[in-house]
Amino acid sequence: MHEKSLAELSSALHSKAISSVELTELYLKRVEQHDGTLNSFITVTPELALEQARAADARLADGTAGPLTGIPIAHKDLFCTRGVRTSCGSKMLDNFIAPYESAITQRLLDAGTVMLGKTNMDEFAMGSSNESSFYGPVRNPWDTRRIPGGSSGGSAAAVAARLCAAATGTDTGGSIRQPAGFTGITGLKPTYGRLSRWGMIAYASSLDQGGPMARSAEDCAMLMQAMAGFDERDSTSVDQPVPDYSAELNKPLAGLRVGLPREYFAEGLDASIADVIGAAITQLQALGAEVKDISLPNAELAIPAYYVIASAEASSNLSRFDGVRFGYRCENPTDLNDLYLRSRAEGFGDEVKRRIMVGTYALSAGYYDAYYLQAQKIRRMIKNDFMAAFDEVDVILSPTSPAPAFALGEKIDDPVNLYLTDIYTITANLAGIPGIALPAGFASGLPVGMQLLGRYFSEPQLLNIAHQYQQATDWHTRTPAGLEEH
Ligand SMILES: NC(=O)C[C@H](N)C(=O)O
Repeated sequence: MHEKSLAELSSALHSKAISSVELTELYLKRVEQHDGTLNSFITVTPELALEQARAADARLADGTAGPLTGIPIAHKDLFCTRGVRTSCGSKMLDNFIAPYESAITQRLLDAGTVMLGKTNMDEFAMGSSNESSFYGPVRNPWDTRRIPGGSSGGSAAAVAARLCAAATGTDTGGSIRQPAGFTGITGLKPTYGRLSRWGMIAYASSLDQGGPMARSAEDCAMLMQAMAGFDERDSTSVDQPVPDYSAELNKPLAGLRVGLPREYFAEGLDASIADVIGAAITQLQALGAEVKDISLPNAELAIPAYYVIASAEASSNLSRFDGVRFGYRCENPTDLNDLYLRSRAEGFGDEVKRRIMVGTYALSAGYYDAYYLQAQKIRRMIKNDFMAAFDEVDVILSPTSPAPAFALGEKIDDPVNLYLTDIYTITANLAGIPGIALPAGFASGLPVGMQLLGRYFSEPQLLNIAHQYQQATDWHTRTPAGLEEH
């Protein structure tokens, strides 16, 4: 049962082949059996899940159920969930019980999904390996000595190990796509503004975007249908009609123009990844796509610009964690300054502190023009590069990451090296365009992700291409060994 797609689970629930309570129990058992090793969950909520499953079964019985009713999923621990700890992977929020529900999780609740729990993540989503979590690293189910990617590493590992049917993630610089690539699942970062950010703990507000992480593009389309929609509580939410995300899935790819950015297939790309992506390109050509070399000339400026902008926004967003109203508070503060100082010094981990300091510096008088303003100009140049490319091609294809999942601890003392793993994903956040990552094969037994980037609001097209590719290949159905029922 845990190998089934969302559509298959949905029809099993609707035909009463299985109840939501049974399905929820099955996944809870898998979490219990396998998560001791993987550490993909920070909090498991069995009682709440079974309560929601019973409500779903009632809806399935009285005919008011929708396509996602009764399906057990998990949420990245960055989404506020009412009455449930929402830690954001940090000691700072270890004791924080969210008093309200985020827009995305509320929409998924309204669609009838069951929440199994909250998934592990890099602290405040700052990381690419899930090693900065206060709750310990997540392990990659394909090789437990390796990282699953980050920052949505818990969601990725849980979906890859089939501990839940699907999960939510967030992507500021690649946090949905990079771990999806490293764990062999499909993840969609929508256009900035497509999904509401309300109730997501803010990291870099001009870049953050939630999205689905699932087995396949078809599953992501079903989730998007429930997740998307205008929200007046998020001032950057775009008031545009929500399309039918499944409508175009079966469209043939004949005549599709796919661009290969020269700069993404250059120095630094592991040969084993290049081979796998080369084969995926041939497959897309066999499906009717036309491939063309393109250029994104400012791509190499993306990482420095991103780390200035993201850190600047983080330094501002994270100033709210001061030990006064909620979150971690140091013991016996001598005065208000001591309370601020020690609560923040003790509550935040190293990577978060590093970014707060970098961001504060970049925004300070005298340096603002040299760093922040420059970074904003680069951001515009990167956006313009994409706009020019989309005059020539419909979508842009690349690997998700330059190398496969690395070993735990390998890059922990070298943050710049770690930042470089996001080289192909960060540009989409700076430009605000959508991107999807999907499994394209294996290199030395580890999943390799392919990324497709599209024009603003082209999610239906990205899902279409990914689905057509998944109809012709079976990479997305492969599962790691050792996770059978026992
Ligand atoms: N949050 C993200 O999208 C991950 C990115 N590696 C970062 O640390 O900012």
